Amino acid sequence: MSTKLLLDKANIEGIRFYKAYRENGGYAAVEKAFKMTPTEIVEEVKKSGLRGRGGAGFPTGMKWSFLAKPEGVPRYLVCNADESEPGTFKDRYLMEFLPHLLIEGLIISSFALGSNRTYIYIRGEYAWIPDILEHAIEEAKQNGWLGKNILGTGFDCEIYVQRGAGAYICGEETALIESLEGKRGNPRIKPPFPAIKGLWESPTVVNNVETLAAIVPIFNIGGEEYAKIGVGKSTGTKLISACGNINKPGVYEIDMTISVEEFVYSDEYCGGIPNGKRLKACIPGGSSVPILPANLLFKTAKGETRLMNYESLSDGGFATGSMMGSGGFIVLDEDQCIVRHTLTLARFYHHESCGQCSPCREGTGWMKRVLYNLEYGKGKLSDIDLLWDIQRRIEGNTICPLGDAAAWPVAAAIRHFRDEFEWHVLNPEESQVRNFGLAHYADAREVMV
Ligand SMILES: NC(=O)c1ccc[n+]([C@@H]2O[C@H](COP(=O)([O-])OP(=O)(O)OC[C@H]3O[C@@H](n4cnc5c(N)ncnc54)[C@H](O)[C@@H]3O)[C@@H](O)[C@H]2O)c1
Ligand SMILES: Cc1cc2nc3c(=O)[nH]c(=O)nc-3n(C[C@H](O)[C@H](O)[C@H](O)COP(=O)(O)O)c2cc1C
Ligand code: SF4
Repeated sequence: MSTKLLLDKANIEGIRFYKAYRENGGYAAVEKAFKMTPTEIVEEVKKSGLRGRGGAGFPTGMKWSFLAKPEGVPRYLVCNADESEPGTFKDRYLMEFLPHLLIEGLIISSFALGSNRTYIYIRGEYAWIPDILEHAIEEAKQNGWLGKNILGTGFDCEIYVQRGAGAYICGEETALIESLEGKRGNPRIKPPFPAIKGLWESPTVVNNVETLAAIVPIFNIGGEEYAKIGVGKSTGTKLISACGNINKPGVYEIDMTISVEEFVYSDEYCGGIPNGKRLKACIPGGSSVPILPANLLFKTAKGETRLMNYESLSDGGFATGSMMGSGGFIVLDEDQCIVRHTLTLARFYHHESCGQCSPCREGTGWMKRVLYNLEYGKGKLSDIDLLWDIQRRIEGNTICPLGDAAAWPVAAAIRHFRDEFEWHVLNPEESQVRNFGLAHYADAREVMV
């Protein structure tokens, strides 16, 4: 059994509401933290080893300690609830079922960072969740956890919920900030990082929903205890949203010592692959991380057991490894076509590119068109090399990592499944018959040659 720090109370009746949350130990972490100074809180978070759960895994305490504190300038905390990475739905679960856990984490974090106005920026498609959050905020306010002079500390804090309008790029922190300021969500060049110059040019910390929720157990059990859970630099617990060809899709809390094999096959988690099918591949960290073929999923290239944590999932670099990313775990069985799957992702990234950088704006469209041709049995063998060349020219040459996110899945698919790309070229008729479903893609006809 895995340790549960975030979802331990998820099944308690009425836990979405203040009464049940408080009766079950809720807001005790705020009481504890408010006896400390903001600097002590930051130190406690550093001790916990918590890494950002939005995908990049940057150490949270370190980021907080980078927050600039110029005299007379407000500081902001922004909760990134944009969660648009295909395969990722863990933040939705937290906000929908445990809203007070997030609010409690936000209050402690706002106090530590000196943010009197804290924002939750939530993806537009989560249309029913802002009401849940606003209700929880109102309850917290009525019970004295928000508003003026919280717990007599002299600290004032309000939390506002801002709805996004459905753009994936607005999850990138600087695009999010632009959008929050009322502008088009175009990413800014970093540095300066938001911790120096963020919302309305003020120092700003942007953290993921799960990161901020994890602040609560850190103060309930203490940073050192939190750091003892897990292994190496993968401390604490991690939420994984599992989907695809598995028997039990859902959101699971793991301590990061379990093996990938256990996660896929044990009944406590994914429960194996339906209909006795074989596992073909898996994207372990959301659509933007490299796909891993079955032979590299359970064992690293060195033959070691692959574990569900930051270090182990990335072991081998991009040649034979992948990334923990946002924790969106997508499983593909033997019936899935890798070329079609890669095309689906390419369409997504092309659609979501903000268009500021040529390699991303043009490259994602090229990749999509070449992949259409390959998948539809109209490609040439040289198209596979062309595809490789395009992705290589995108990676590292753009303002934000959306370009990399579009390039990496294509690179990994070619690297591990080149034979499948070649099959489409060498079997054009079969490829076309198999793909009658492409008619569903509204943009398919315009790109076929
Ligand atoms: N959760 C989702 O839905 C989703 C969607 C798409 C992508 N992602 C993830 O986003 C990740 C990329 O995010 P990113 O571009 O923000 O990564 P990044 O490495 O640039 O930054 C990560 C965090 O650390 C901070 N940071 C890094 N260096 C810093 C410094 N020197 N000083 C102060 N702060 C610093 C950044 O401000 C940011 O908050 C990818 O790994 C991907 O997994 C997540
Ligand atoms: C294209 C793109 C989309 C992103 N979308 C999200 C998102 O939806 N949610 C999120 O928390 N981080 C997202 N990120 C990462 C954020 O920029 C940032 O790293 C994160 O919010 C920091 O929080 P953390 O340190 O708690 O992980 C995205 C990054 C990129 C490049
Ligand atoms: S990489 Fe793509 S999404 Fe990011 S700024 Fe450039 S064009 Fe926009």
